[in-house]
Amino acid sequence: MIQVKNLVGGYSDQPIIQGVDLTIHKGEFFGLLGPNGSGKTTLFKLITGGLPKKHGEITIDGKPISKLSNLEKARQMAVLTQEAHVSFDFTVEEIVSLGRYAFQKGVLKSLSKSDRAVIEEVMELADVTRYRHKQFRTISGGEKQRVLLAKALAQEPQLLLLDEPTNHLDVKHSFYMLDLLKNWQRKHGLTIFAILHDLNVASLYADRVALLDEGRFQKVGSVDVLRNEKQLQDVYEVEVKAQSHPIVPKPQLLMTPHNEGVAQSVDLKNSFHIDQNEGVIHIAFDQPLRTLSNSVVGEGIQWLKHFCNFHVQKNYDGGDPVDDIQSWLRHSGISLEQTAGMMTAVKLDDMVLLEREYEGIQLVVMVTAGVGNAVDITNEQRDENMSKIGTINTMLFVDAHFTDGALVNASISATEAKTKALHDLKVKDSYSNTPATGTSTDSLLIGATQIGEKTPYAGSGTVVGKAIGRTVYEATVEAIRKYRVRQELS
Ligand SMILES: Nc1ncnc2c1ncn2[C@@H]1O[C@H](COP(=O)(O)OP(=O)(O)OP(=O)(O)O)[C@@H](O)[C@H]1O
Repeated sequence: MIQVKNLVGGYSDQPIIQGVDLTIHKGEFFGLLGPNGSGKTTLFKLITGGLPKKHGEITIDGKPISKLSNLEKARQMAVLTQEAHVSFDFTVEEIVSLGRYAFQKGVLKSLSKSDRAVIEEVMELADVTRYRHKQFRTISGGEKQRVLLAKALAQEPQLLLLDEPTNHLDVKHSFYMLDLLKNWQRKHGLTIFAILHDLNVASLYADRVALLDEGRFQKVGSVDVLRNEKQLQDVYEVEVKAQSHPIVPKPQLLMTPHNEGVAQSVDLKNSFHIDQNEGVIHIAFDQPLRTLSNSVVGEGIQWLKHFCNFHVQKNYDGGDPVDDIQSWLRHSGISLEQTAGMMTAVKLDDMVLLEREYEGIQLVVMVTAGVGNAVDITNEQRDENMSKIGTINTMLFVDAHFTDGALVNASISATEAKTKALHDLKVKDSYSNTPATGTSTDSLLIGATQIGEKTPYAGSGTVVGKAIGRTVYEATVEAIRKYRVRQELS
């Protein structure tokens, strides 16, 4: 659709755009990224002809853009810029109608029936119909932005150039506008070339992106370009962490503020307190820990301060565990947003809490264990009638700075240690009579202080992995022994 070859240009003899090559395909949403002053608007102006180029070629559908008349250009492309001033007293509807200008015929140009139908459609789409009779100058910045988009769409362009289209828009209207553009792109084969400042929005909506820095493209490609943390850091001079969106297979970026005064070490043993009664074990840390868990609430990767293990009756029907834990938390006055919550039918008095230190690494482990529902994971037959007390809940707190991979490593180390404990205590799957590897409802939480040097590994080949293995093993053995004693007494 658009082809740019070796484009050079700017405002003086010192060009801003310094040799740009670019191909934008028909029907794609292309995002132009780059820091302030990198030349994005200048590149737009060169492409639309608002600024004469010094060198290079710009063609649209193979035709040099400089050869297109203004009317031809208006039928091909619409531009929505930050500089769209409307100085006269026009109503919203009149502004949108201006978008049909290139289609009106005759000397005394007037709107045809089909022009009116297009105007109605785009006003409806941009959600501005209700302001149609208002003076443009009296509406808000965000409303103006939507009116100008409606005007651009009224042009029914092949190509839409947008300079920061969601500027002024709140979250709802930003996503509304982007969804609208995406739908229009799919329905009408519209080609979109948009300057976007929000890298996360670019990742979600653009098909391809280019990263402009000092008038040159650093990178052109799929939005996976945004996974290159080093390059983004160099261009934007901000510490960036690339993550994956949890629902859409696209990268999302997290910026890290420059934090001076962050603690360099923490005394783990003295940075929490524990409240325990018949109903709950509540471990509260002074500072949030980065956690990975399959807790009933607070699952996944989180930053949390409160860790609760709730007691349920042996015949708990498991109706709505999330709801139950949330209402217990509310009742106990513990923050829902900062808590990981597990449940167990094991007597909470039988909890084992160990504090250990290995080669300067401090660990705290809490285990409650019941093995009535112990299961051999490799045995495909299952006992559907699980009514006995049988859950091993493990919470492991470490003074370490784990990468996400190390969090997974740590959970493997803890799981292997638990399985070794079951093996040494000869716990069997009562259904298959083979050695049990766990129970059917075990929960595990790893919480790390994230202080000190980053640790990428926490497996059995590392000091921290070994420390996790030994402490979890010791706590699990002790908790199962306590459970067995209670079973024998009852
Ligand atoms: N009209 C102008 N006359 C002279 N220099 C200009 C003019 N407009 C912009 N520049 C300069 O050109 C460079 C690139 O500006 P441009 O507006 O293209 O950047 P941008 O990437 O769009 O930035 P932003 O993200 O801040 O909008 C800047 O150094 C700017 O000062």
